[in-house]
Amino acid sequence: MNTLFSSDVYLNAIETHGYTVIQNALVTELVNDLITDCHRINPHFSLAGIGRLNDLQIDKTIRKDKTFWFDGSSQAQLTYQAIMESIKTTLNRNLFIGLFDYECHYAKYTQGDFYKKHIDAFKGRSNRVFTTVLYLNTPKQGGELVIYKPKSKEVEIVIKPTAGTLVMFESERFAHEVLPAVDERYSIAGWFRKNASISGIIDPPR
Ligand SMILES: O=C(O)CCC(=O)C(=O)O
Ligand SMILES: [Fe+2]
Repeated sequence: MNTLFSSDVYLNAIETHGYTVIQNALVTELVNDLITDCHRINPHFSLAGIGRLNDLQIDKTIRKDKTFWFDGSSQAQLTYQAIMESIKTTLNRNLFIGLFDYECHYAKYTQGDFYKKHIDAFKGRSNRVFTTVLYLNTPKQGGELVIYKPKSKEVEIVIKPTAGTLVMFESERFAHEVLPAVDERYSIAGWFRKNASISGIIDPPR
């Protein structure tokens, strides 16, 4: 097994609070393989956009991280995706929601990079149901994830990124932001999605 947590823990937290923070979610070896993979594809990281497909814009005042969408080119990526598939099945069985796929990318924040307060579910195409963030390293300073209370300016929780910590929250409910990084910060941000097919065309990933 590559995971170190039981589904009861996160199901309960998600049902009660809409989010969960699981420390040491994955075995260290897999976290190490994922960070090695990040270093392998390092030259291919690119400035992240906002919005989907044709709406995609790059706005450095909103976010400055660099991303790389999973392309299945390493065993570590495949293993991570398989773990997320099994979490998806568990969420569907227990919360009776029809999640149909999972998309994710590596993200790299270097000194000064941030992601201002935002909501992950896209306007008019709000098919992202759950956001997941797995941290791959433990920056000494900076890059905290701030999650706000639903429909409020009050902070719900501040999460200090630590290698192996997995955060999951309801995408439409929680605005959140990444405070400016001081040390380099690596993570995998991902989304469980519902099918938002419009006139018979299945909404493509990304
Ligand atoms: O890295 C994080 O802590 C959150 C990233 C995020 O909000 C996003 O990529 O949408
Ligand atoms: Fe986000």
